[in-house]
Amino acid sequence: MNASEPALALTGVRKSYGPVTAVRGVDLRIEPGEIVALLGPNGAGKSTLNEMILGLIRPDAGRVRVFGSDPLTAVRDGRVGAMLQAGALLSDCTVRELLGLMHGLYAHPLPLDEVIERAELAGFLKTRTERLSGGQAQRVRYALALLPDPELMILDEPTVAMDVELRRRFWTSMRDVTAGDRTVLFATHYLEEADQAADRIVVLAAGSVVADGSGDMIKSRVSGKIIGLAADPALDLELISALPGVVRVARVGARLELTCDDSDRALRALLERQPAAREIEVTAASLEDAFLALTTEERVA
Ligand SMILES: Nc1ncnc2c1ncn2[C@@H]1O[C@H](COP(=O)(O)OP(=O)(O)OP(=O)(O)O)[C@@H](O)[C@H]1O
Repeated sequence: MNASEPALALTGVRKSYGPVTAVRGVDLRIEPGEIVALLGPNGAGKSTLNEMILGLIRPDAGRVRVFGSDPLTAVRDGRVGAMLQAGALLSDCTVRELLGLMHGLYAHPLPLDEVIERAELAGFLKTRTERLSGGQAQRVRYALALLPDPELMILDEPTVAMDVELRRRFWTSMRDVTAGDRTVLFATHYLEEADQAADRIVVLAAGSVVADGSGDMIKSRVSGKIIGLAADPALDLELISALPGVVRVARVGARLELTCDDSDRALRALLERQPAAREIEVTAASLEDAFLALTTEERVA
């Protein structure tokens, strides 16, 4: 590998399924050792992007390079480990048998004991794969991704089906595993998790990158606040959406939430033009609010 070669380089990558454009012109460069979260709502194109990085599907246009080579070569050389959402585990065998089988396929695998310890599999090595709980199956998938001792790990929603405590331990293990030079790209719906576990967050919406930076940088994109108020039938929603300073309006139960980039201006205009507004509350935007505002803006555009 050339020392200056990025772990991952995507240039103008596009992919459509019939009339649906899943990924529309993505440019992304990830350096060795970076831990990057790929954040996006359902259907944003995260899995499609991951599948192209792994060489499982080919882009319609653009180029994907993994350590300077094509994805399949990088995967074949054991440089990439993957944990996919839909990855069914081989059935009719125990966890230990599955690990042993896969261990034999790689040229320079991590020692099995180390993988078992890191993925916390000791308690169910004799369990047949079809009997695993959702969280256990995720840990086995994680172990399989680690086995080749990969330089790049692609993890598609790795902590789905894990409870809060397991999720916390999973990220602790990931931090140990990546303490060296390993690069990680993980897709998640858990925004706080992205903020805590990643050095960098790439926000994907409708197949395009709409933000790329640290959690703080993403939050600062929506530096404003949320104005909450009772969803009174007398209110004119269209007018509220168009108020100056309002980025987005959402109904949450019996309340409306206005995401604002200028809450002072929005509040003044709201009181002036919608005197029926009541039970008004102004709160700071969370990372989740920032994410929703970013991805919604893109859809409206
Ligand atoms: N094999 C396929 N055939 C047809 N359409 C597909 C296929 N795979 C994905 N799509 C469509 O492409 C778009 C992007 O899907 P993708 O699964 O990549 O998004 P995602 O961000 O991973 O979503 P999720 O968070 O729900 O997993 C969606 O509109 C989806 O319906």
